[in-house]
Amino acid sequence: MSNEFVPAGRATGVSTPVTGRAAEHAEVPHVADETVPTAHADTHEAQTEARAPHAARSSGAPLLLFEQVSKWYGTVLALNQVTLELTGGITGLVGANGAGKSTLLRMANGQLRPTLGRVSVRGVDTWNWRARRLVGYCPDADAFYEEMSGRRFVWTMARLCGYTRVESHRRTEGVLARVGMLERADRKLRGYSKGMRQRIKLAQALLHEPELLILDEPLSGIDPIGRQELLELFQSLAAQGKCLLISSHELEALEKLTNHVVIMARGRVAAVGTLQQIRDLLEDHPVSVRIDVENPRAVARLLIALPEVLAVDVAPNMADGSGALVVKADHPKRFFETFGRLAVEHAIDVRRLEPLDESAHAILGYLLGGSGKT
Ligand SMILES: Nc1ncnc2c1ncn2[C@@H]1O[C@H](COP(=O)(O)OP(=O)(O)OP(=O)(O)O)[C@@H](O)[C@H]1O
Repeated sequence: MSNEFVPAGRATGVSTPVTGRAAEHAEVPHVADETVPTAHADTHEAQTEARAPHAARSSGAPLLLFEQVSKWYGTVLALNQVTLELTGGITGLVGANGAGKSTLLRMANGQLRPTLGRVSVRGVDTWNWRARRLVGYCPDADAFYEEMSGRRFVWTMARLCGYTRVESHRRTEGVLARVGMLERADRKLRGYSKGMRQRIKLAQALLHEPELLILDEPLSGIDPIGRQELLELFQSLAAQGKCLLISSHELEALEKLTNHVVIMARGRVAAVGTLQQIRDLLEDHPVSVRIDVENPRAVARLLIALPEVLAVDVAPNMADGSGALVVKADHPKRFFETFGRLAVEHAIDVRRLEPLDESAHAILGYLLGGSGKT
């Protein structure tokens, strides 16, 4: 975990968590008709269901733990020595494109193994089938059979989990009710709105009653009303005792949902904590910023007079006299606000402005309301 800001401590397609070893041999159901069966479980399936295990749940180990985890895709370092612990509630995972959010979530779900380090759920490695039973996963991409109804799709996913036909039906109705889709579940998936599709993905993730729900970009492309409804649904799931790990590009959306956020930047965890803690830490942490301007010496004289500015280095390097300033400032938020005003008042031609500390860059991007993109 990096580093300066962080207090110490603390896949494509939908998931098909199995319910036990027997489920590895579960029959793939016939899906041609839309009728969801309600009767006759065979004995073997019923026994499989009866064994639906909860052994790992009683463990006192953290719900989700990343220990010094790195992940390489060929030559691309997607996660860099990430250490992270979740114990409950809702956690928001924010970061720019390519920050490593999906990689982290897919590891938490057991779809990817780390190159280095360990990822565990209640003390069990996440690619172990015992751990998978504790995790429900909503991927960012849709991978639906569009001709199926929502109800049929969720029931099929339950069957793929290894539940009996009867149990699959019972669980399907239960999760459809929880996500508010009972009335709309017989419509074909291809006619669903994005919000409804998200609810169906959530329903399949809830089938096996996981402790931890992982949601990859669930708010992306959802209109404001649908978004508000989803936020309320996430809150109600948390109130029912689920731990939610939700990724998003938008801190503002997550801010309505939770105070506990993890900010990622270039494969590292740049900050963890409540938003207020992160803001406080940031305010206490001086930043170095490179500013390219037309007349660096004149701008340096203006900047050095600001109370937030600790030092200014001038490096004129262009033939036209323009150049770079490296400014060290504390109270970064205040510094950026003041500098913005100065730039307007003095018509400063700012050609480039770049925090030199990448963790600060990402965090500032979010706290100042931008995307944090680099
Ligand atoms: N299968 C892959 N092969 C090679 N590189 C990959 C692969 N998947 C991801 N990456 C790279 O790993 C880094 C992290 O990607 P990841 O998808 O985890 O980020 P992200 O924060 O989820 O981004 P986005 O918000 O765009 O989905 C990026 O540089 C990405 O290009």
